[in-house]
Amino acid sequence: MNTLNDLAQTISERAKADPDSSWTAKLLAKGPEKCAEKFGEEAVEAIIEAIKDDRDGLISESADVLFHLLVMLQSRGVTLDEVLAELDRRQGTSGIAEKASRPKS
Ligand SMILES: N=c1c2ncn([C@@H]3O[C@H](COP(=O)(O)OP(=O)(O)OP(=O)(O)O)[C@@H](O)[C@H]3O)c2ncn1[C@@H]1O[C@H](COP(=O)(O)O)[C@@H](O)[C@H]1O
Repeated sequence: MNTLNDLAQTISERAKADPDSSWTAKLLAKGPEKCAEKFGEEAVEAIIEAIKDDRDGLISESADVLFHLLVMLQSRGVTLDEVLAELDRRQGTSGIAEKASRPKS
């Protein structure tokens, strides 16, 4: 998890960097909507690699997904720690049991 924490820290620092020298700064300067769009594109590219069963492609695209997820979170002022806290909160609760406990609509 250190890698993700380090990357989140770098992204947070790049928010103040020159968009001409940093991809992160360039993307953040375009606003949260563009960051979200880019995350969506990367997610689709990962989906395609998974469907193709291209292992190396899936690893590479998954790295893009994680990087662009962190940029999207930064663009909306959400920290990685907040997301990890939500995952911690869910630990030990089966997804099946959680779904069954939802109010019926
Ligand atoms: N992990 C990444 C990372 N992953 C992907 N990318 C960049 O994300 C961009 C998007 O890649 P794509 O090829 O999908 O996008 P694109 O160039 O628009 O291509 P198309 O959509 O046109 O095909 C590329 O410029 C990649 O280099 C990243 N850029 C930066 N990082 C990390 O962020 C740090 C800070 O980077 P800078 O902000 O650039 O200093 C780096 O040291 C890395 O640790």
